[in-house]
Amino acid sequence: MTSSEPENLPDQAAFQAPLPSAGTPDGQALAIRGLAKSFGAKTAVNGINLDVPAGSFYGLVGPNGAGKTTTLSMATGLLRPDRGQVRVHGVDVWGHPLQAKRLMGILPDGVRLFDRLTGEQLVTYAGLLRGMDRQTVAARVADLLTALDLAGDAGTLVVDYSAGMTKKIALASALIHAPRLLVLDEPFESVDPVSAANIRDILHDYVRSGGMVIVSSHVMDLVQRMCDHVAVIAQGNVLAAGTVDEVCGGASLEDRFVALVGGRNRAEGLTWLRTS
Ligand SMILES: Nc1ncnc2c1ncn2[C@@H]1O[C@H](COP(=O)(O)OP(=O)(O)OP(=O)(O)O)[C@@H](O)[C@H]1O
Repeated sequence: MTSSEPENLPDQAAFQAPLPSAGTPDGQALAIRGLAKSFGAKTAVNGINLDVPAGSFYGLVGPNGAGKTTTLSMATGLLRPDRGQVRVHGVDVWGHPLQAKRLMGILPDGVRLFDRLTGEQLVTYAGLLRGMDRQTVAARVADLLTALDLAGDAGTLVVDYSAGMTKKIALASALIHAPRLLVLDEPFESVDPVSAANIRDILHDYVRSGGMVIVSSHVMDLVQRMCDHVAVIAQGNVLAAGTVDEVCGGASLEDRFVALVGGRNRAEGLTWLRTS
């Protein structure tokens, strides 16, 4: 197996297949071929292939620095790849970025928001930017703020939001135009358990109604329970991809992840840290 050919793939040949052409009803919401990015001498993403089926709730896991954010940034048109192609519902992301972005809602990692706006203004701005009419935007903003438990802070400046509140208002901004594909980088980071459960409900409803979610997370248990597909990425390569059952093979995702990725360090070197 080469580093860019995942194991546990239902159909290995699919990864060798050419990128589906625009408009082809290929059943893939997101098709990535040979995607690569280096920063100087550092290869962040090493020519990966990934097929994300329509209607799936897809988890992307990997150790720190594995290339998850770089992959998602390239897949969503935020970062130009060195090479490779990405199609969203058949639309070439880098060939037709505006058309592709209309189909996507994106929650980037370390998102920089217009934080001198209130939460309500920020989500409203996101809706208007998408060309939606004011009445629809106002109704959806109210729905989203309520669903994400932010209605009481609608008038607070985003700069004064906590980390979890900021994550939630960014999520609301990603959802406002009802995209067909949601790409969420660490959506649950800093989010309290009740809000996380509410977000999960929203995402499951969204998938049930025909949407598709790709989510990166370090919380294996959450990914195993929430997602139906998963890809394990390390050092810019896909180590395994497929349904959660296929990838886990009867083990927990955490055990499978550690077995695939390795890297467990013994703490014996830190003798100076011992207090007795
Ligand atoms: N703008 C950049 N300039 C230089 N190196 C970068 C840049 N962005 C990412 N990298 C490097 O590329 C590699 C992959 O980073 P990336 O952020 O994609 O990993 P990740 O899997 O999202 O990590 P984490 O789980 O820690 O968020 C890392 O070695 C990182 O240092």
